[in-house]
Amino acid sequence: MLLSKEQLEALRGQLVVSAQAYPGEPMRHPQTMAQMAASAVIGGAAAIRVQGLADIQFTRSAVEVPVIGLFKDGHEGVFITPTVHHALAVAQSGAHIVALDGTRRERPDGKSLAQTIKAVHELSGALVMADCGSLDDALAAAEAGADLVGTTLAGYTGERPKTDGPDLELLEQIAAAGLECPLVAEGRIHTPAQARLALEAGAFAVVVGTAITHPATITSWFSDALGGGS
Ligand SMILES: CC(=O)N[C@H](C=O)[C@@H](O)[C@H](O)[C@H](O)COP(=O)(O)O
Repeated sequence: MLLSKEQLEALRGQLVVSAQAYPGEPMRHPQTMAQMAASAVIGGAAAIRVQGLADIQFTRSAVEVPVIGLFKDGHEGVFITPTVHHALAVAQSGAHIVALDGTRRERPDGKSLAQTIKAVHELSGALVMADCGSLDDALAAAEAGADLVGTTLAGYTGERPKTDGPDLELLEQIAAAGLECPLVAEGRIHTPAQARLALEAGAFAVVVGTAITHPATITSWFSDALGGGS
């Protein structure tokens, strides 16, 4: 699926909503995630990020906005769209943008990030969002040809502390590097004020997941505030 430069540019300053349910959870169903995505669009989401091939297909049918797709395989090491095979499957499922691990770690198929991005570009025409965990990741991913870099993995790879909210310091660092490609803030953005701060730190667009689309976690925030019900 092709996304024009104008369509990508239209995401500047906008909210992207990530709709994901995790293995074993009651809401883990492609139609449920597509309905969640459509609801987010009504609220102002300019794009949707969604996990899993069926979820990508259902979400494409449910919304008009660009879809960022990913394919999680496992939950340790390189697990976000880890190989060329996964990346092409995401593109074939209809994602306009393929989100994939954009770290400097070795990939399970032995391909470099640059080779992976090239394969997506040449074989599908989709754009690539590199999910990074540090400034060095972002610099390398931009060099490798990523169309967007995200801070998705900051706090999850050992290179950055897991901040309570968004890693604003990292956003500022990457923004100061003046990359050619857009910088997407993602990870632990839990309030509208934090989303605003992420933009002010230099993000091109802001992805919010849990705080909008994961009721179990949102409920626990309230429940914990009341003493956990115990
Ligand atoms: C680290 C990892 O696996 N992140 C995943 C990437 O797609 C999702 O589990 C997150 O929900 C997403 O990045 C949005 O972040 P948050 O839910 O914190 O707003």
